[in-house]
Formats: sequence, structure tokens, C-alpha cells
Amino acid sequence: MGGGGGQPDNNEEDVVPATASMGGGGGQPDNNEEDVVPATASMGGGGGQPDNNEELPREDTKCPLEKLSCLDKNGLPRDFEKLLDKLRKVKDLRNKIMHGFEVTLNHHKFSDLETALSELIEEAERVYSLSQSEVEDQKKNLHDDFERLQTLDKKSIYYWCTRLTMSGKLVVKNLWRIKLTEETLPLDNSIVQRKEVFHSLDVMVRRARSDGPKGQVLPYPEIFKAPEKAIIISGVAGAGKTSLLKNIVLQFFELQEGNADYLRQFDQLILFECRDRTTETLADVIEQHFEDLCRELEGKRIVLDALLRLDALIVIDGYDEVNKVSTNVVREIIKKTSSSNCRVLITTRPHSAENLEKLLATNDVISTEFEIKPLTELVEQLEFLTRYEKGLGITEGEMTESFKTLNIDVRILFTEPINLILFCDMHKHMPETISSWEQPGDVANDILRLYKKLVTIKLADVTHLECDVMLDDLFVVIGKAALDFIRENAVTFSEKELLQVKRKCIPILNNTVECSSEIILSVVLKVNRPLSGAGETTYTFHHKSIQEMFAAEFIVQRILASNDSLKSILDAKPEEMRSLREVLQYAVQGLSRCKPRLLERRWPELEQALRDAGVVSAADWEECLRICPDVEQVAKPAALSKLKRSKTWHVETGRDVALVAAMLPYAQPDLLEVNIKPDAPSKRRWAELVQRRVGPVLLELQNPAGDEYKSNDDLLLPMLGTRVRLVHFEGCVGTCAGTAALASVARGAVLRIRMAAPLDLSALKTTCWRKYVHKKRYKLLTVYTRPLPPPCHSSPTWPLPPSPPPELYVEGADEGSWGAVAHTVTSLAPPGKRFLQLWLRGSRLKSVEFPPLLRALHDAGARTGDGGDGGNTRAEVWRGYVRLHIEDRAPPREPAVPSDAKLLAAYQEYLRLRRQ
Ligand SMILES: Nc1ncnc2c1ncn2[C@@H]1O[C@H](COP(=O)(O)OP(=O)(O)OP(=O)(O)O)[C@@H](O)[C@H]1O
Repeated sequence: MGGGGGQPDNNEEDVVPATASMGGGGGQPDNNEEDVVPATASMGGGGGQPDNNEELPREDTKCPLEKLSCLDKNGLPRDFEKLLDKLRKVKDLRNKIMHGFEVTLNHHKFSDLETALSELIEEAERVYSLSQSEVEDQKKNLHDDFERLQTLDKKSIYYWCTRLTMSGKLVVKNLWRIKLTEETLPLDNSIVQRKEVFHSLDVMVRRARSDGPKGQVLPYPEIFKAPEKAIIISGVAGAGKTSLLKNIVLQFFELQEGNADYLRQFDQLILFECRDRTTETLADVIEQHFEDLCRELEGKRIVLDALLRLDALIVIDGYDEVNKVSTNVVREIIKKTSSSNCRVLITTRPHSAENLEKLLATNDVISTEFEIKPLTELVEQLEFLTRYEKGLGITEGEMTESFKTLNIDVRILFTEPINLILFCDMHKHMPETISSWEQPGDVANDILRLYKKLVTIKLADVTHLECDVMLDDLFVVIGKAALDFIRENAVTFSEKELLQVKRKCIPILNNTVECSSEIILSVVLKVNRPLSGAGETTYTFHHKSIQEMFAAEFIVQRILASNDSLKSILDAKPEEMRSLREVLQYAVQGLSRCKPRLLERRWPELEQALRDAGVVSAADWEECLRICPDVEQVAKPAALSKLKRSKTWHVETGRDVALVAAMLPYAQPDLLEVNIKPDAPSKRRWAELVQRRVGPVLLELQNPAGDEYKSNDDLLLPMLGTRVRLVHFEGCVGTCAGTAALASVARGAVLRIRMAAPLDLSALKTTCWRKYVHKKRYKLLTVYTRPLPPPCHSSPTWPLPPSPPPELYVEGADEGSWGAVAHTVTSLAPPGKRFLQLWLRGSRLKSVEFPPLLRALHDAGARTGDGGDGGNTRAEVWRGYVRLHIEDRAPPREPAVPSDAKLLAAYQEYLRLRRQ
């Protein structure tokens, strides 16, 4: 395909173009269309309908196709089918060649096409009475075109597009497969198969940077449906950004197995890691990917140019880790993306996302951001751990059971994959400590203890030296190195840089064991062989967060040991402070755990350092509070900045409960909107939240489907006597104590109560004083109940409060149970027996059951709405519900009721809505 045109499209059938386009033409074929057979320009000209009855002038160019089809040069009728066959043959051959690169390797196909086109020239000769020499000229042109086509022109960009498309994928696959197939876990170098342990993460559409409810949650492959050229994936430290990218890379090469259809739109995939400190240009990145291709030609430039013409996906990992060198590569990629077919997928920690967006925008690249959703649910966390259990060969259930026993305050820390991975390590090496974790800070401390333990074990093989003090000193050296590197945003170190660290370790080890520094560093660091075989080997901590923890530990130890100013400990230039953000957060956490008084004393310095590191916005402080949940000093600025940003605070997870509980002593929003699963928050944090809240609360408790009638009293009881003003409640009340707690805080509220058991809700009748007037506890009361057991002799009743009249839903009535429904309604009827509305939900009652039900309710005095005045007592279907109208006048003999078909449809609709 010497001069052939760019790269073909997928799954489409183009129609034979004029022969000229097969020759030297370039460009891209169109997408997804089947072109129509054109009357080839070289064979005569335009189209149009001839009038058979008119004599056509010889030069008439109005309707050559029709002429071809109908008349030969002598004006005699021709065989049109034969002509169409010839055209079809050309079209089919052309499509095969244009759409299947393997076909282009078959020379016969080209000679077949040439022959077929020759035959068309002969047809043209017959129609236009061309001279023999003209025909020979045309045929020669055709032949020359084909000759050119099959002569490889290595200078042509299209040659390289073809080469890349044909073999590039395999080359890159071989490169990355080796590097990515396996994953080494941080602490003990256990190896797992990446694909086997990969937990399919969800992402949230990132809304404007404001404090609203979180954006829509999507499975990660959906990100590629975004129309924007650049896709940003943000996530906090250890949220799984790099793993997600690595998994996408692996999936890209498995497309042929029918997986990952979402990647089918890309011809090629390039991966660049911002932590790279040696690759200087995009062309160098391309060379690492296509070393042989670049060597074949005298340069990487042309391969890069070819790649930019393909539909390539360029994946950039860790924008927050850019350094002086890699920043240029990223800029180059973004610049080139704007004018190419490529798309970019970039990961970053959230605090760098805004800068990244700006960089993209200044290069006219439109972007969209998705945020990795933390694993907040216990089921997700267990699912994640189960995969590692399998991958690591741990007895099924052993690790997950241990995880389940965690104190919930601690468990809500494990919302990022990195923490769950560290849990795996803890489970393996120090299972006894897990049960002792009470506070979040305990976990981070134990991770460092575990490192010390592993180093001690390794050293025990070679030395009998007393370890404890020595280890502390060694960790100071390593921590200092971690800090020095991170200041420059360096997470990979060269051999030479490592040597400097080793040198500092040797005197501490008293020179006793020759290779002991190596042993220690082998526990703490991992080796990265260069991507392309050539180049330097580099070293990294097992994870950036671990490097940050080591650096933080160094800072804490220095603060504990001396009065040195934080500035002198950090020794950072102003522009380096941004890289220290997480380090400082870990340091605050560490210091608060071991010396809270000292933290208080040093807080002004630490706060300033955090601000210098970019912790300024409400989201920044909130993230800081997530890492240091019990640190009052952090909670205060977090609360004040959050209040500035938004007067309504949202609580959606157990983690949010802890954060808001910590912030409430310092700021009270106008409204607190709590929409959580009842099992999500820790009871302690929940109690703190409601005790600290002063003002309106909207509380929606979402029991899992099928468990709607599980009592939520454990969340209601702590509200008793608090200064919460409940303005909206949805949830399940189980006992009178639950009702009392609810009544104590409800103020003019909308209450949607599920009754776990028949309950006396009369406490809600009371009024309360507010601003010198009596206020009702509720303005709308909706009660949901299951049918009560059949009446017995002295069935108790539980009259609902009468004013305003309540709305009642009876849920899940079985076929034949109209009597139970009637009994339920009458038992709950308020004094006066008036309901605002009466509904059946998920009912399986038959049509014939409704007339007696309506009559029984009417006879018992029940009424709905204002009682109506037309005696139109009836039942009707509305979506998945059945609504009962009971009016004052006696119901007709045959009240209007829905047919069985309508009732069934309503039941099915109810099931469908429930599943949503
Ligand atoms: N989806 C996942 N499935 C299985 N394991 C995962 C997943 N995501 C992350 N992990 C594990 O958690 C570790 C940390 O994740 P990863 O390095 O991808 O986080 P990150 O967001 O890139 O962190 P950082 O911002 O600190 O670089 C990985 O090394 C891997 O062991």
C-alpha cells in the first residue's frame, strides 16, 4: 500500500472509487458508510436520467451510467446485469483491500483488482467508442498506478501508518504485557496476577467544583463515551488511578477475546508515566514503544507523525507527579493531541486537576473529569479483599473475616485500594495488631512498625546486632531521603541517588555487615527495570503513599527530638511545598497520635505549611481531615471553609458522617442533608454528629431492598433531646422509644415512616414551641406498613395522629387478603378516621376483592381526602400503586375497580420500580 490513503475504517464497505483514488491518493476513508457505486469519473462523467425516446447527442454527458447500462456504442441494447457484476467485482475487491490489512499482503488481490478495472475500461471503450490508443493509455495508467501502489515507499507517512496498524499493537503488547501482567504487593513482594485481582472500580462524574451531592456513578468503561478529547481521572492517594490505567492497557491487548469493547475505537495505545525523569520528548516515548520500527527508519519522528494520524489513545499516569523533565513531554502530548486524532486519558490526584484542566484548555483541548469512587461499602471492600485472598493463596474467608471485625471507625479508613492492600500485608505479618486498632492513626503507625519488623527479620539472617535503636536511625535516614526526593516530586531514584542513601546507612550499621544497607533498602524499595531493556534501572518506594509516610515519620521524629523550626526541617523552596501536601498531612496525623499537646504548640507552623502546600479550599481541608479525622486543629479550618462554600452540607457515607461530626463544633450549615445507608456510619460518629448539630436536618435512611422494614432506631435514639431540628425524615421506626426520639426533634417536618411493627405514633401529635408559637411536629405524615395479622377478639388499634390527616400505604398484600388490608387500615385509622390518601403498594389482590374491601372500609367509617361528595368510592391504578378513594356517600353496588390485567400490570410496574 505504498501511496494508499491513511488508515481504513472499521466495519464499513466503501464503494469503488475512481481508479485515481487507488493510486497516489491519500487521506482517510469516511466512517461507517457504504458509498454508492459512482460512475467513475475516469470513465465518462456525470449522471442524470436519459430520456430513452430522445436521440442523445454524442458529447452528451448527462447520463453516462444510463448509457452504459442500456446502449452499446452502436446504440444497441446491452446486458446491464453483466455490467453491474463487473462493477460489483471491483467494489468488493476494493473494499477487501481497504479494510483488511492482511489482504494487502496478498499480491493476487491487487492483480485481480487490476484485471477487474481493466475490464471496466474495456466497457468504457465500447460505450464511448474510444480509440485503441486511448484505451491502451488508460490501461497503462492503471498498471502504473498499481505498480506504484505495490512499491514500498518508506518515506511515505502512510507506509508507517500501515506498519503501525499492522504490527505496532503486537510490539506494544509484548512490551507492556511483561511489565504489567503481574503486580508485586508493597511489603513482602508477594506477586499476584493483575487481571485476577483487579476490582472493577466505579467513577463519579465530576461536577463543578462545588459542594453538592456527588455526580452520577458509572462503571469505569463508560468514561470513553464522553465526547471530550481528554479524559481526566482524579482520585486521592492510592485510589487506584495507576491500577486502572494498567488494567486498561492490558485490556486493550485482549480486544480480540471479545472483552473491553469500549477500547475498540482505538488503533493504538501509548502509556507515559509522569514520574519518568529521563524521557525528554514524546518522540522518545514513541521510540520506547516501537523501538524496532524506529530503528528501521532513520528516526522516531516519522513514527510519531504516523501515530498522530491514527486513532490512538495516549495514557498519561500521575499528572501530580510531573517533574522538570516530564512536564515537557506532557505539554507536547497535549499540544499534539489538539490537532490529531488521538485522545488522552490522564490521571491525577485531585489537587492537580484544576491546573491540568487549565493546561488542556489553553491548548484548545476540551476535557471532562471523572473521580474514582472510594470503596465506601463493606461489601465492596470485602469483594476487593476476596480477590487478593484468592490471588495470594490465603484460605478463603480468613482475611475478610478479620476485616469484618474491624471497629467501624477504623474500617471507614479503608476506602482506598492502597489501604486495603496494606491491610493484606498487616493480616499476613501482624494479624494480632488488627484487633487493637481503635483510631485511624493506629493503622499508619503500624504500617511503619511492620516495615521495621520485616527489616529486622532480614537483618537477623546476617547480624546479631541489637536492632531497635539502629532501626530508628536507619528509618530517619530513609525518611530524610524520601522527603528530599519528594520535595522535587521525584518518586523514582537512579542507581547513583540510591548509592548516596546506602552510604548514609553504612555508618549506622557500624560497618558490621557488608551488604546490610542493601538488605534494608531491598525491603523498603522496589526495582524498576527500564521499559525498553536499554537505559537505567530505577528504584521507587513500593508506593508513593509509602514514600510519603516515611517522609512524614522523619518530620515527626525531628519535631519530637528538637525545637527546630518546621521550615528548617522541610528545607523546601516555596515552589517545592506543593509536593509535600500529603507528607504534611501524614505528619499532622502522626504527631496528633503520639503528642497531641506538641501538635497544638506547633500547629501555627504546620497550618502555614499546609497552606503553602496548597491546602486552601474547602475540598483541600476536607481531604486533609479525611487523613487526620481526629485532629481538631484540622477540623476547624475545614469547617469554616466548607461553610463559606456552601450553606447546605451533604452526608452520603459513613466517612462523611465522621467528617461532618468533626466539623460541626466549628460551623453549622443552614441545612444538613443526610442521605445514608443505616449501616454506614459508626455509632460513635453518628452520636457525635447529632449531638453537635444545632439546626435543621434532612434525614433519609435507605435500608437495602428487601430489608425496608429493618428498624433504624439505632440512629434515631441518639437524637433524643438533641438540638437537631428534623425537617424531613424517611426511614423505619421500630419501637416507641424510636418514635419518642423522632417526635423530640421533628419540627414541622415531612415524615415518611415505615413501621417495623404496629406502633403508637401518638407522640407525633404533640406540638412544640418555636419562636413563641406552637408548631406541629409534622406537616405531612406518610406511614408505610405491611398488612397486620388477622383480627382476633380484642385486636388493639394504633390510631395515627389525626391532624393533618395522614397518608397510609399498605405494602405487599397477598392475593385473598383484602380482609387483612381492611383490618390494617381500620386499626391505624386516626380519630375521625380520615386519611389524606390511602394506597396499596405491591398488592396482589384480585379485582373481585376490591368491592368488599371498599365497602368494609366505608362501613368502618374510613374516609379519604375531603370525603368527596359524589359517592364515588372506588379503586384505581396509578403507576405501580392502587389508590383507594372512600367518599362519604355509600358506595355504589359495583364500585369502579381496576381489572385483573391492570392490577397485574401495576404489580409488575411496582417490581420494576423497586429494582431501579
Ligand atoms: N482496581 C483495583 N483492583 C485491585 N487492586 C487495586 C486496584 N486499584 C488499586 N489497587 C491496589 O492498590 C494499590 C494502589 O493503587 P494505585 O497505585 O493504582 O493508586 P493511585 O491512585 O495511582 O495512587 P497515587 O496517587 O498515590 O499514585 C495498587 O498497587 C494495587 O495493589
